[in-house]
Amino acid sequence: MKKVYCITGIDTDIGKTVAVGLMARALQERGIKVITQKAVQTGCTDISEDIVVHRRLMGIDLLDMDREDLTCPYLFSVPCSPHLAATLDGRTIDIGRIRRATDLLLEQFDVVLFEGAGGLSVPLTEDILFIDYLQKEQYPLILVSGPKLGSINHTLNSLELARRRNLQVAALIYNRFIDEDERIAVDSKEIFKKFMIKNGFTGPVIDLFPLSEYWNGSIPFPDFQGVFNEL
Ligand SMILES: Nc1ncnc2c1ncn2[C@@H]1O[C@H](COP(=O)(O)OP(=O)(O)OP(=O)(O)O)[C@@H](O)[C@H]1O
Ligand SMILES: C[C@H](N)[C@H](N)CCCCCC(=O)O
Ligand SMILES: [Mg+2]
Repeated sequence: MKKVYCITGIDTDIGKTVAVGLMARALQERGIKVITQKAVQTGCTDISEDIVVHRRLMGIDLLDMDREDLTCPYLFSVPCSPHLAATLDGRTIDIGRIRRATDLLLEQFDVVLFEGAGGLSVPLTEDILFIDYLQKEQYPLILVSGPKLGSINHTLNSLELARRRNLQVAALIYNRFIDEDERIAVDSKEIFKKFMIKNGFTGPVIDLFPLSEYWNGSIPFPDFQGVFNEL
């Protein structure tokens, strides 16, 4: 079965790229033909820096399709929202081009892990928000959040938006990389779990730890059990 999952986050720099790389690694280990895609990369002119991190975490070299524009159809030089980055580079974003790139990837792979830029309400153009694109495509979401102060508000708003747009939330990734008072970290995670259930999202809440702990062998790489049940 061919499937696209969108890995989104409550904000920029929350750990989407790290989560995508680790998920692709886990699916690869299960023998699933998986590829990652970045919808739009801003603040970069050569190869998408998020794709480079995905490949490193997957333990593979850059692919030809990474050097072409398939795994990241839009690259813009200024590190800002896609709509503004496109304007500043004198270009426009055609969402059809993003969709066609995903379709081409699906011809070769069974699963595409599709990473957004920033959060759900980031504009792709003056008129189209990223959530509008996701609603049209009906991709299940995997939301990356964490214990950082301010995340309760951002996370509940993101989950609420997903529900209003009739999008499935397959999992919430709780990125423990961001250090926070343990009482806050425990409480926020409970709030997220309860709010997911209240909104009919039955997927798991999965902890992510600092990458160094996986690399040095103190904990095993995550297998994301329960996230990709449909595969
Ligand atoms: N679990 C983690 N272990 C180690 N480093 C992490 C972890 N999570 C995030 N980071 C670091 O935090 C920074 C931001 O993470 P990341 O690039 O994954 O964010 P993002 O949500 O993909 O941002 P963007 O919106 O730009 O795509 C990076 O330097 C990344 O290496
Ligand atoms: C450059 C940055 N790291 C992201 N790729 C783009 C984040 C856009 C966020 C826009 C916003 O929500 O204000
Ligand atoms: Mg990223």
